[in-house]
Amino acid sequence: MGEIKTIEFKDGVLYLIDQRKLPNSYEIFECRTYKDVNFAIKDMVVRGAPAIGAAAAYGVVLAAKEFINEEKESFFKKMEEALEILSKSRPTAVNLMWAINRMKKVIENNKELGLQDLYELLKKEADNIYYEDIETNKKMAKFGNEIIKENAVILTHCNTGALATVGYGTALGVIREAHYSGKNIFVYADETRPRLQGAKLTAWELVQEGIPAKLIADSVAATLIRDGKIDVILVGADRIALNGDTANKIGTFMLSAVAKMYHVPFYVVAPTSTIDFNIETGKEIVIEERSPEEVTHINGVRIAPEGIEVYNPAFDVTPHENITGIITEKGIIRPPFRENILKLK
Ligand SMILES: CSC[C@@H](O)[C@@H](O)C(=O)COP(=O)(O)O
Repeated sequence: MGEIKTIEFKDGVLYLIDQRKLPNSYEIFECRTYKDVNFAIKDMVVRGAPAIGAAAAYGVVLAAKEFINEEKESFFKKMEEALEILSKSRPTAVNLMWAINRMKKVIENNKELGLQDLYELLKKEADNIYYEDIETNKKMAKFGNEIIKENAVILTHCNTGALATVGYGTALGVIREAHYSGKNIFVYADETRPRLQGAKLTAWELVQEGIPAKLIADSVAATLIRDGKIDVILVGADRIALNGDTANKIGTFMLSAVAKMYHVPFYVVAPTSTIDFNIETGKEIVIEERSPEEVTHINGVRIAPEGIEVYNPAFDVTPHENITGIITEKGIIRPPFRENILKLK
């Protein structure tokens, strides 16, 4: 299999690898309207903070295409509605709002243009978001590779690879880079209950790339860390507060706590578009709660009894004290995080 094209916009259609179906089947999900994109993000056809942002940007392009024959006033009203709907498709990853805001700015700054010209500008901005993401990931991977030692054993959580981004990946991008640069690394990938992004998606990417790895149940990680079997932990992020508190896939906090206990370096790998400069601490981050079926069922098969109640937060917040450094495309941010994050603004 060649390059993984998580997202592709061609001839007015957005094509997404259907991540709900991997690894058992490789299917492409077609979005022809912005509401298709809204569905794809909500239902996690496409997921991972940077991938959601890029998909939403093309959702705005699709909306403009749908409304291009409207009177201008009606066009802008309908676009506003589309932007609002897309921005609410998932609540935690700030990359979504960041991408929508970039698209919004293009509309606001070009209201005097004809709608065809405005459409072209929106398409161009979505393409910019798309290509910048790949560049950003490659830069992060280079910075990240500096902290990976020869023979390093790396633990990672959820899926932060090409599937979670436009290409290459964040934490998994660093792992790719270390592997390509000839380091003899070994990866432990957590399965990442309840949706199993580690077992289904990260394991799939690791196998595609031929990176030496083992899949583990989430509950194995603490023992490996305690027994000195892990040299470094690399995770992604969905939203980073000014003080460095980081929202990421549920289970990340627990890993960080054990890592701190046993002095294992714990790095977050994320583009600066994942930093929310409007919030001081992780307390302000909205944590998405998803459907009970994600916990009571596996692959559509019920594993828990009828009648049991479920609590299913999709993310948790890792306190900044547990984080060794945040690897961005502008370099590695180290404590004091607030001071050093503000320098990036
Ligand atoms: C580049 S990936 C960073 C995060 O988005 C990733 O770790 C994660 O938590 C994804 O969650 P998901 O619910 O699968 O969208």
